[in-house]
Amino acid sequence: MLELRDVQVVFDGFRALDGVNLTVPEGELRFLIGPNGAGKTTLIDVITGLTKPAGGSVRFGGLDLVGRKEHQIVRLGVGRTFQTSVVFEELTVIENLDLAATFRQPLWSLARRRRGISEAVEQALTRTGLEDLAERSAGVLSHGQRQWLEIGMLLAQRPKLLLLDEPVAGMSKDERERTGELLTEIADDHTVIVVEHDMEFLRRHASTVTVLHEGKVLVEGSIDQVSADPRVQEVYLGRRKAEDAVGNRP
Ligand SMILES: Nc1ncnc2c1ncn2[C@@H]1O[C@H](COP(=O)(O)OP(=O)(O)OP(=O)(O)O)[C@@H](O)[C@H]1O
Repeated sequence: MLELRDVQVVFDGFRALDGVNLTVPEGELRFLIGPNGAGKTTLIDVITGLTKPAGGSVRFGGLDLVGRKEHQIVRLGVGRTFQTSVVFEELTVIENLDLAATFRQPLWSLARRRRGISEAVEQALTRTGLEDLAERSAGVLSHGQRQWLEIGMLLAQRPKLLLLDEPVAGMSKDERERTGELLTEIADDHTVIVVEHDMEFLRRHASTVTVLHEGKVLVEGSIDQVSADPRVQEVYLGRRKAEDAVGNRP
């Protein structure tokens, strides 16, 4: 279970997170939405140790994460994807997975390991449906397949909690559908937090949604509850009206 209490992040006097409380039970697939600048990426940065909060606590599996280094948090079972790709194009799909899998292991276990692929790599390959592409170089993958490989690389590290930043951005309709199914499957035995803007995707695949706005949790609930909430409509529609007004200027 992940538990954030009264988390504050301040950049040069600007409150990027302003008293965030968030509880994500084990095995939940939680979506995080909010307009640009709401603090979504900052929230992920705080959980993964990239940004140190000015106040509050972040607890995961009963341990306080604040003050731990990024690699220590990875070892505790917290994995994230970045908006920029970490795939090595000249390596094959399976080599990329294998490299990711060894990242978290201590040296002695690597020295003892026999040649051949590990169980974690095999499971990541099967789960992401990339078996037929295992020996192809990652450079030939489609955008969607590459995103699945990145999720697979995370899975190969055996995290308990996965933090995914806009995993369906730029995907085709079919790829989005497959990704929705994949995330639901992964949440069978992991806790998953997904930052996503695509409302159609949320309607199809989201169970619980947390809306961030100006560094605070605005609303939390099912996608229907959240999208019917006047505060959420104001944050999104208010922005759209403002953008339309700017767009319509002569
Ligand atoms: N390192 C930093 N230094 C100064 N300000 C920052 C820094 N990182 C983020 N911010 C500011 O904090 C606020 C929250 O940023 P954040 O990237 O978390 O928003 P977001 O919800 O992820 O937005 P987006 O949807 O655009 O990615 C923004 O106003 C941003 O400009």
